[in-house]
Amino acid sequence: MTIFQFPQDFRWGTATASYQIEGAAQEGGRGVSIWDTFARTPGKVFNGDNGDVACDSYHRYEEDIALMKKLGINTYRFSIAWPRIIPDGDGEINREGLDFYHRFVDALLDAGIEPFLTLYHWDLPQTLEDDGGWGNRRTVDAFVKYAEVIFKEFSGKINFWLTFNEPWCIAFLSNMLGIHAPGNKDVQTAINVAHGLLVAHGKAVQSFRRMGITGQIGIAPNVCWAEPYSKSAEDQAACDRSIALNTDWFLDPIYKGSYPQFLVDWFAEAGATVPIQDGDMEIISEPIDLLGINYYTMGINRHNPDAGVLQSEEMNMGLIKTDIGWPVESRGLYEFMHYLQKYGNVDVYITENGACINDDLENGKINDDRRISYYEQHLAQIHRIINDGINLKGYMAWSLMDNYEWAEGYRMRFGLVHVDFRSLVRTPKESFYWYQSVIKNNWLEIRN
Ligand SMILES: CCOCCOc1ccc(-c2cn(C[C@@H]3NC[C@@H](O)[C@H]3O)nn2)cc1
Repeated sequence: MTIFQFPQDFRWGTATASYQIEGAAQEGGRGVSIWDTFARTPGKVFNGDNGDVACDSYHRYEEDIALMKKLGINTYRFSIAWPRIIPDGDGEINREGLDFYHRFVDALLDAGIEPFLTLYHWDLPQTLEDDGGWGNRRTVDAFVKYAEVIFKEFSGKINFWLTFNEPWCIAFLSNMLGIHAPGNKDVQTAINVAHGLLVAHGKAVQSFRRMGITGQIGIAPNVCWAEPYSKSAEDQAACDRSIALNTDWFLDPIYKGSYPQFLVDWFAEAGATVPIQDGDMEIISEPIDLLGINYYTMGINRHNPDAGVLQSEEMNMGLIKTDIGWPVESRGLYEFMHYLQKYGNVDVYITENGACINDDLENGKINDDRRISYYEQHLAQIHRIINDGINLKGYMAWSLMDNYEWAEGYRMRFGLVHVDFRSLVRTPKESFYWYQSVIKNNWLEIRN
């Protein structure tokens, strides 16, 4: 038996997002989001699943918070649905939407749980997408207006703020690969979206500073760690491109005030350029306080001219996989956190990490041993990372409960709590009780 003790002030939490859990899609004055539209587009989402009901957390959030208290977390990451606050994107403010989130945040605080807010977790108001989305500066300005409304309303209640969740998914998964909403398949569009959201991020941080809002603000990129299939320079370069498009493409502008030139040149070869306007890079590089890092898996990649615009192909190495098909390899988290040090020893929170394990109820229990094993491996890496002196300050498991896993609908389950999507009954899984013990002890016991 090995015991890993965590720092006394280490934050333990879970994470969710508005569209994935709230439901009540036509209630409370909420407007239409791009995910409402995408989910109703035939062939885009498994089984045609949508977020109309989801986990019904809009109505059941007190039950969810009771589960969080039982779990023992001190931090809960969630997102606010922009379409609940400004239903048409940049027009009238919906007071009913603000009141809902005040009730929710107050209930979290009453439970002794620190709110950790994501302003944008993919549910863009459809009216803005109809007018060009993140590639149109109207959307950038609309985001700043929305962010300033939330800053003003929740300053003093919320102390941890993220502007965007997984900018690579927002830009490239959703606008180059077409797998997520709005489903574009165009590299220039994706680059325009990436730049627009970066400008929106920078302007929001400038507002945050100017308005004197409490707490710390940052952004949450998702990680794509990759190692070369062979020792060839070509395969290493293919890995460098994959890693950089998820990380450097966003963090270089923020921390260095410029895009990674090798990737700018690579996209130029493909006929795509970054639409930089005067002053943009200064805005984007407004200093931030923290980073959220979302890690799930890593790849072994090789150069392949036929493998999309990056020409980087992930190889199937026969590793154990989760039920969504992602290899279980915690080593990538350790390697990535050291890679991240090139931006300095910045405060980092793991804002998402978890396993898709689609176990079902058996005699009223879910014996998700594979999820426990995944968490054991990844928390052991977290301990190594902290021991190496890296400022890793907290960990939020994805996810508190099974929820709407985007294009996979409800078939892919990441929760510590099982949700029956017909009855909406919540049932803690064995991994819930395992995580509860880790939090209570503030240490990890590894079964040798
Ligand atoms: C066949 C080609 O495939 C290209 C990669 O396609 C994907 C799909 C999905 C993801 C993905 C999903 N998640 C989990 C979410 N993170 C945010 C939170 O909302 C979770 O639900 N992270 N990454 C990545 C890549």
